Amino acid sequence: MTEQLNRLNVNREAILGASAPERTGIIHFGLGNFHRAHAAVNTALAMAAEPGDWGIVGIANRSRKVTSALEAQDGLYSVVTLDPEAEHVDVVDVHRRFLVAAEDGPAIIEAVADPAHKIITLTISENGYHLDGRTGKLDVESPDIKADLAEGAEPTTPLGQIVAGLTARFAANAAPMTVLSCDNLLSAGNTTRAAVLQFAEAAHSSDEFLAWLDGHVTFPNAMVDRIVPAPTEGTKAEVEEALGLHDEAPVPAELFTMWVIEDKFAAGRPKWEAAGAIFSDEVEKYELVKLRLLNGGHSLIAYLGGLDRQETIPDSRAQQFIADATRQALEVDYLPSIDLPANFDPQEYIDSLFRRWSNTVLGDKTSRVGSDGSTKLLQRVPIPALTALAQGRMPEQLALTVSAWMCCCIPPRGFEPGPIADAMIEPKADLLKAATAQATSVREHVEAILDSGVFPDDLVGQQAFRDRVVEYAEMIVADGVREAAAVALKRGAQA
Ligand SMILES: NC(=O)c1ccc[n+]([C@@H]2O[C@H](COP(=O)([O-])OP(=O)(O)OC[C@H]3O[C@@H](n4cnc5c(N)ncnc54)[C@H](O)[C@@H]3O)[C@@H](O)[C@H]2O)c1
Ligand SMILES: O=P(O)(O)OC[C@@H](O)[C@@H](O)[C@H](O)[C@H](O)CO
Repeated sequence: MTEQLNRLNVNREAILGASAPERTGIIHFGLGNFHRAHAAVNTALAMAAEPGDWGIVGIANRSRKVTSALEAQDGLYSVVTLDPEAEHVDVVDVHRRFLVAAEDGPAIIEAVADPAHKIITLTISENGYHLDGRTGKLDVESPDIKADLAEGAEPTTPLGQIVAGLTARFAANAAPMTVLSCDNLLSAGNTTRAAVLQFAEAAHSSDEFLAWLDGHVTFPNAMVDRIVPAPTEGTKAEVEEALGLHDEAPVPAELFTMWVIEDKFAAGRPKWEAAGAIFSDEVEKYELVKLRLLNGGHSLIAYLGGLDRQETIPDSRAQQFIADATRQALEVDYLPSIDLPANFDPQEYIDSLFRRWSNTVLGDKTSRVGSDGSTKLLQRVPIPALTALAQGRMPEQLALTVSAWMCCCIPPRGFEPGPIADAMIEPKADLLKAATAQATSVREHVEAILDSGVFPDDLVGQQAFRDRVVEYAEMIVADGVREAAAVALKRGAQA
């Protein structure tokens, strides 16, 4: 891509991160689409404003598909901004080295130990943290974590490699470091810190190392936001048309972008504020607003849309019954559970979400948003549901969200949710299929899922909520998703 850019005489100053140095200061785990359109873009822009040694080492999890494509393009790739009123293509130049977690363990550990590296960023999906649905703590029984903890094992999970790398760093130079989660997690920094500490304790780390970790490695909370769908052949065609060159690893993204970060960096950071990032003491409030209103609403749109055979989020959101259910979910079930940031206008935010979800040019897929449901809903549903129940109110739309997820991703026997739901990936599918194998009715099926450990016991123990989830699943199976949503809407309006 570099040669092609030179041949085309594209102005290199126009490349985001044109002033990025050869030296790397950031290690990124999870070289997926979101990182490439969010933190990487922010880092490139930050360095254009204030040069610094903040090149990125990008780590993919298992596949060499993205790393090979990027290596062949000298780390360059395009971000295609898709907005009804503003479409443009930027080339990003900030990655300097690529590794694959499943194959390059020793090099990754060496990179984490290297004091030149000051920040680890993560977009490994909610699933990559291996949290136990019941307790919210690291699930040391999950097969990947168990394998990493085995005597003499070479770790392959991000948590295992981070702990091994930090252990080597402590021994070699004890230079401070920051671990910054950019995933859609509740209190992302605190949650990551707890998982890293729990892994280190389970790995029998020394007290000296644990004390150093506690005092010298920081885990800022952060709220991340930009809708980034998976690229398609159409994304490559957009680049061909705009730049006249072939990019094997472009990323599509909406125009909107937001990053609110707690300014708690142990060893410095890029000037991300120059790229528009906000440093704030109210990060956890922003996280809740985003996780519950945007992501919680998104999940409901995806599961109702999946059952209604709508291929994209804008097509789903355009169905009146889905728009009505989603607005009620946000206003009645989610909003009362959030302590809002100062000067924050929730109605304006909700209206902006409906505009973003209507982006037909972006065409985000229903199946992308509906994938990984068990790990995503855990971050979004339980606390608001428990808050409503404690106030004596049934969170109708949250119960409907859970029922619709089950019907899409672990459908009761004999129920065909259709091709859109079939395309949703459920990481706990095997466990949940085994849990429901003996079920002879929709009630037994739903209860087996609720009792399988995907949600906390305090929610699962609420009989009225259990009954509602069963009831909506029975309605979806017997009468269809539109009928179930109509009943939930009517009940929610009476609350
Ligand atoms: N795409 C978005 O719109 C968006 C917006 C905000 C936040 N996010 C966050 O970013 C995450 C990734 O989204 P994406 O669009 O990049 O998805 P993606 O599918 O393109 O990438 C997911 C990345 O996570 C890695 N991963 C998945 N499971 C893992 C595991 N068990 N262990 C280690 N690594 C694992 C994958 O290898 C890949 O690098 C989301 O789950 C979310 O937390 C995404
Ligand atoms: O990325 P996930 O898997 O946590 O959730 C799916 C979508 O809700 C999410 O990707 C949004 O597009 C994103 O969070 C917007 O910032």
